[in-house]
Amino acid sequence: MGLLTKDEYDSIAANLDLPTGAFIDGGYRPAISGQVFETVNPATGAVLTNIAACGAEDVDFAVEKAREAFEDGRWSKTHPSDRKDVLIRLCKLITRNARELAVIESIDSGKTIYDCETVDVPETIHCLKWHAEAIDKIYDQVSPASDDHIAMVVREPIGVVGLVLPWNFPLLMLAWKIGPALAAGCSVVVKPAMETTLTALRLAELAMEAGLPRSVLNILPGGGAEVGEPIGRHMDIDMVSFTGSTVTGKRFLSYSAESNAKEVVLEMGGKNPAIVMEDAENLDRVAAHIVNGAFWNMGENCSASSRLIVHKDVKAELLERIAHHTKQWNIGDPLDPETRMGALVSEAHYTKVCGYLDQAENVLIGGKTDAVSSGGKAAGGFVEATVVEVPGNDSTLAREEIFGPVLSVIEVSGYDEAISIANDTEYGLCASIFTSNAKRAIRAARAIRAGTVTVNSFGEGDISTPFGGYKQSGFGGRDNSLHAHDQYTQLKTIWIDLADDEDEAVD
Ligand SMILES: NC(=O)C1=CN([C@@H]2O[C@H](COP(=O)(O)OP(=O)(O)OC[C@H]3O[C@@H](n4cnc5c(N)ncnc54)[C@H](O)[C@@H]3O)[C@@H](O)[C@H]2O)C=CC1
Ligand code: BAL
Repeated sequence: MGLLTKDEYDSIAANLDLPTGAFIDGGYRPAISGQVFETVNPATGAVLTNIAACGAEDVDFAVEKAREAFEDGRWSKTHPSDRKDVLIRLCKLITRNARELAVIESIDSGKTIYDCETVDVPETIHCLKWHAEAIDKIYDQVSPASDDHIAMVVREPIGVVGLVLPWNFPLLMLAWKIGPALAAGCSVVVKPAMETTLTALRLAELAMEAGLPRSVLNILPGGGAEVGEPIGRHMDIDMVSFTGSTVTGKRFLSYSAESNAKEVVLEMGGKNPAIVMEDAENLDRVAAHIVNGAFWNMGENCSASSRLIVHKDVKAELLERIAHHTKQWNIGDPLDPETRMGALVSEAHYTKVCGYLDQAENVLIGGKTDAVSSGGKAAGGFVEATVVEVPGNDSTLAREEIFGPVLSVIEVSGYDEAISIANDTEYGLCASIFTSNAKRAIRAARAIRAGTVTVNSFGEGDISTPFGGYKQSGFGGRDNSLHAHDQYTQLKTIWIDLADDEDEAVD
């Protein structure tokens, strides 16, 4: 499916029928309190709609319904291939509604329509399909045992799960979590980020149309304190999977400890190094990867390459080429298919990123910002792809997750220094090394403490490879791949005594 023109996207956006309710027990409903919140297009300041603002009482209701669904087995006890069929039908419905979902995603988040059409929606479908296709091919185990017993090790769905989501990839992060959770047979209570609720609500409606039984997938819009915390503290939620900041992620450990010791999986922040050694081949290609890694999705990406650790011998040439590639990352109306950098997600986030730029002493490339306001209210803003030289790895711009299009450059003189700086961070999500020396590449991949290390490229792997972090980037499990399945299942041992009754008396 090719891209449309900007006018055509504008026309779709103008005629959308946006969801406004929470999606609980198989349908849209207002929050029990009756409260709503405004959702705004951060690229224009236009109010898109008012959405139900859920609270603890809505969480209680959704969990009660999700538990009912889990216990009566309408989904959890179905044959895996039946669950597969429903999820594949959902993928077909998402495909049929792909254009509408892409436009909603773009206007709700400031992401470019280009990315929504070419990455977010197709990857969402791919992810759901992958987990659907996998689920009827996963076998349980029989342990090695003597002749007089048999021990089975079986995986069971963990139960009712809470999924607390970020705003940077609203649909895709939903898919990363509901894909394996629903395939495993869990019932799910989702809290999307308040900034970007709309596509999750629409997807839940499509899931019902696909045949997902009611109450298995519930979407509760609302704030972190109002919905996220009650999910974290709920006594009848069996596990929580979270993606977002490290500060908020850690709170879920306290919530769990102070409630029912629910399992917690955290996918959190990153300050990801990209190392370029003096022997890196084809600096133009290296620059293209670095620029893509740093500025894709406006840098609103936990795996963004945000620290460039570059050998002094190639620094000047690399920066020249980075400057050239950065020109292709034009800022503009997110609904224009030519735009590669849209608006930052919210006024608060725009202000945060600008605050970091204010601290930059040596801006090498970019640095311009442009706030969006409408009707006297601040809404969001645009930030140019920006490269700053920092005095060293101790500077704030080298240590803190900016989550915007800002690349900090640190010069080094050798390999050991590069690795040491790469590891000198509280985070450990992703890293890249660019070198033509294969042994050095593998040594670096082993030495860097991060969940994903790419060699001569930037990337996150794909659906078949686990994604998650070391250190304060991750806790408790991995998204993607069959390892994601581990989050949403638990192991049970079934031990069966086969001894002949007459052979063995039991006291
Ligand atoms: N690793 C990642 O993918 C992401 C990282 N971030 C980082 O976090 C920074 C702040 O962005 P936020 O949207 O505020 O991230 P956040 O981590 O606070 O939000 C993520 C989710 O947690 C919920 N939440 C917030 N406070 C909560 C609480 N007290 N209890 C339970 N749930 C809560 C939010 O409503 C949202 O659904 C960003 O500037 C960025 O550095 C943000 C989004 C994604
Ligand atoms: N890049 C996918 C994971 C995240 O940014 O949260």
